[in-house]
Amino acid sequence: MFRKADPILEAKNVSRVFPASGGRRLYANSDVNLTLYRGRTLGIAGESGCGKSTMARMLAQLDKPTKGEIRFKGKDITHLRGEALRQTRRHIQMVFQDPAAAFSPKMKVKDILCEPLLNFGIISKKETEAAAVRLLEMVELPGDFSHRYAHSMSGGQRQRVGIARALALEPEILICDEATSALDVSVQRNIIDLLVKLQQERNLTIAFICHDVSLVRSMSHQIAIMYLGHVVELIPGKLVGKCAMHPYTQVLINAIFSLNMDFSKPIQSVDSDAPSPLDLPAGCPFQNRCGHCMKICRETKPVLRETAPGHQIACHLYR
Ligand SMILES: Nc1ncnc2c1ncn2[C@@H]1O[C@H](COP(=O)(O)OP(=O)(O)OP(=O)(O)O)[C@@H](O)[C@H]1O
Repeated sequence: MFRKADPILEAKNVSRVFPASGGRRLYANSDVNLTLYRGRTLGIAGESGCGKSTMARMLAQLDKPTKGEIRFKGKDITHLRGEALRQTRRHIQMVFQDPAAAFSPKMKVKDILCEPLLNFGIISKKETEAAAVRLLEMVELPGDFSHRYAHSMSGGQRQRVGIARALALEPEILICDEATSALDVSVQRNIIDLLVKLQQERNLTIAFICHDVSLVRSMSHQIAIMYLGHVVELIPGKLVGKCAMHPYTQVLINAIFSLNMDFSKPIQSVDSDAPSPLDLPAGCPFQNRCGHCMKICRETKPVLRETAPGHQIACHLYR
């Protein structure tokens, strides 16, 4: 069962529109509602181009919605600027896919890690060595890495440094955008184990954005499935292979879990945590659980309807 904690970061009816060729408008996100709960992980999955990174950037205050609100601990932070924005951002930090691209090749790890601490006046120059060693220990790297440069570390080690830098200011929220996607499978596992450990130690709230549902599932308390800029289903993490209802979610899952799960059976409760089957009205596109529904998704705005605690599904008839 997915148990809600305090909401800490919320996207409310958020849309992000970009100008496209021929004077058209591209809706990267359309009326998205998402809630991050304190100490929990929200996974965000979906195919390339569905709007995950755009959403991540808005949650991390690196981009502004065209419409809608971002709320942090209940306060609207959508339009913050200047010092107020800087102070809020320190609580919401981001880990990117390729930390090497974000690190200056001329900076030692020590300087990379301590830059945010110096910027906020939390430590003095004299204290950087000790602070760097402490941060390296937190991500299980030896202290002498503080004198290395980004190019002299493996991808996994660089990502550990990326996580340590993101956690330097002791944020409450970590937004991980494809943070493990560039790594080997075994290294991905290590980084996920590290994130889970840090979450438990610090009651950290995490948004884990990834195109790979199986990876998202391995660490998420709840998973939002995005399709063409919309959230089409929100599922308790461990139930994603068992009770996903939206046809698009099933397409994503079938691509991954086809070896050990039987999706030919009708969708129904498979354990005590699973929601009851939907009681869908006649004519609802989800009665016909097939690819046709996706066409409908392109043309209409899905509205999420709660079917069980932590489980919502987009239904086009509920507006
Ligand atoms: N700055 C921008 N200007 C114009 N269009 C953009 C911009 N940023 C993103 N887009 C478009 O918005 C849509 C969503 O992009 P986004 O990067 O959020 O998708 P994504 O799900 O994160 O994809 P990926 O997994 O490949 O990173 C895409 O069609 C993309 O081309």
